[in-house]
Amino acid sequence: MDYGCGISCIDFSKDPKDLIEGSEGWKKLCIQVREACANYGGFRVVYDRVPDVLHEEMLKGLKELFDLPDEIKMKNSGSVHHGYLGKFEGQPLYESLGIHNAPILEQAQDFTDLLWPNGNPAFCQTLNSMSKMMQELEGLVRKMIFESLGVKHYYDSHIKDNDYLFRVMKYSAPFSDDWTLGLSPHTDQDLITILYEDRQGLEILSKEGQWLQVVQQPKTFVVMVGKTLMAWSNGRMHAPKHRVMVKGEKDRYSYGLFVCLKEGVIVETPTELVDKDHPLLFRPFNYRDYIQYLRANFYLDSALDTFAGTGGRAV
Ligand SMILES: O=C(O)CCC(=O)C(=O)O
Ligand SMILES: [Fe+2]
Repeated sequence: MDYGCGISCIDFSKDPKDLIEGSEGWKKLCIQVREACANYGGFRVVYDRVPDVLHEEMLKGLKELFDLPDEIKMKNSGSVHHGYLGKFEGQPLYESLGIHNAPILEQAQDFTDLLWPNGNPAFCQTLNSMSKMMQELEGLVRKMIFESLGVKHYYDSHIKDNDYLFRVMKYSAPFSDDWTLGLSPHTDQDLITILYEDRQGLEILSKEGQWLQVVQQPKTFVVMVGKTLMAWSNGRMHAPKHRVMVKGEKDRYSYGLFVCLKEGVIVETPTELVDKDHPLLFRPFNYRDYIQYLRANFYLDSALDTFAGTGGRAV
């Protein structure tokens, strides 16, 4: 299904059999997912395994979380992407907090214990359950991509090398009827991002250079390819530039699971994905070194090209 914005909506909930590996439905989904990720770098997915009430609890918890005083939110000060970000010059409406490995209960609890004097067991449970379900959805998507690329035997080793960052976001209402910048254009650096947004605002840059509005739909997630998967897949999967635009009088909330790699993992394109029509685009690189390089280079979108790009030369 296409909402006239170019980005397809793929239904994982039509028939439970579709999510059984090897079924006819599964094979069709694999192709749709791969094509969407190759052409646009992502898609919207209907996924009804996450109950509506869990989204409602998340949004209720997020309002309470972002209403905490700034000095409390700033206690969550891990490394750049795991800590509190917000109220930057140029994008004053954006604020976010990162929870490292939220699908592990103790990690979610460390976060809620840090911000509330008596913890917040209910919200901790919600964060943990939601991030686990998003982790499951990402696992399905990645399996479909690998199967469709003919490299599914890499799946198990790939999954065990993952680190998960769950990031919660608030965009304060701009009180303007014009679309206003919420989050600057960027490309995610991870493998895959799974996003839930409570209202319209996400835009993806097409390969033709047009900003496409991703139409918001309740009970669905957005799946987006990050630079690391783009590199690993030898450019078969496209990592799109995207941004958030907001308008009106209501705050916008979103949450995303960013699937990253553990420190020290080497990103190496499988030989199956390199041939004379697809020369190797990136030399093998250490994910930790790349993240350090990114930080030193202000998260420049072209950082991976200078860090590990082959520049089209045979390596
Ligand atoms: O809030 C959103 O919809 C997108 C957020 C995003 O792109 C990011 O945090 O990398
Ligand atoms: Fe992003």
